[in-house]
Amino acid sequence: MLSVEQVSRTFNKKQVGFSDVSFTVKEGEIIGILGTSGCGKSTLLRVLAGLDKDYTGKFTWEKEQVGMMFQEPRLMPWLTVEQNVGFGMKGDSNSTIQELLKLVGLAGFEKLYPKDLSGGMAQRTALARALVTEPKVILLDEPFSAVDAFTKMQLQKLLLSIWKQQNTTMLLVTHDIDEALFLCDKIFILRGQPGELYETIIISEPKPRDRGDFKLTTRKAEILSLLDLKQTV
Ligand SMILES: Nc1ncnc2c1ncn2[C@@H]1O[C@H](COP(=O)(O)OP(=O)(O)OP(=O)(O)O)[C@@H](O)[C@H]1O
Repeated sequence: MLSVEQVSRTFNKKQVGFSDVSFTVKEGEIIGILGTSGCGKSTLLRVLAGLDKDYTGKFTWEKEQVGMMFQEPRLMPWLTVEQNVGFGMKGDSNSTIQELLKLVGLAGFEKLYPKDLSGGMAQRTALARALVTEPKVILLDEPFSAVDAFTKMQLQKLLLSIWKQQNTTMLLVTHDIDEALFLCDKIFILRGQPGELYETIIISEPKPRDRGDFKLTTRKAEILSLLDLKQTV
């Protein structure tokens, strides 16, 4: 599905960005990209999305249809929810849009404008928009970091239900270790500046997972150590 070989992107020859990253992603996998602030996670996602062409190395997508979702919803304020989701679509896409809005729990809210949406509803709209072209892959850059903890958990479950229905491959940049443990099959740990792929964690527990599962707690401790964040008292 995706093969990344020794890809680097640094800025102005300074020691920022990410360097020499290689990995592969299989169809239907949910991949987490975790790392401390500034290690190049968003830059990596932008390169893989084709939004930043100034990289070295090579990557190949087997299927090119890629959707993207960002930390903030980036909706157009003068368009309704359904118009935002369908923006740029050609032909009669109304039934697809209505189906998607149902899928993300926004049926009945089609005619609202962004100013009338809660943060969670706005992110649901953004998710529907990312899915409207029926992408095989979605790239998510900290998609739930701006919503409250309960909405975040609902949206994570929503992402899983979409994955279950459509077998969408997902690459998720996150700061949230619990989110990565709940959703991901593999977690790439980036470290350093420029960031390098330091470790790959495989989570083989079947999804959906129990957030309180002690096996996940053990993995969390492992990840905290890898990120150098484990407190010693
Ligand atoms: N256009 C740019 N020009 C110069 N430096 C940049 C540019 N974009 C990003 N950087 C630098 O590259 C590094 C990686 O940035 P990036 O946003 O990818 O990190 P990140 O891991 O996603 O961070 P965060 O978790 O804080 O969002 C940072 O030090 C950042 O300042």
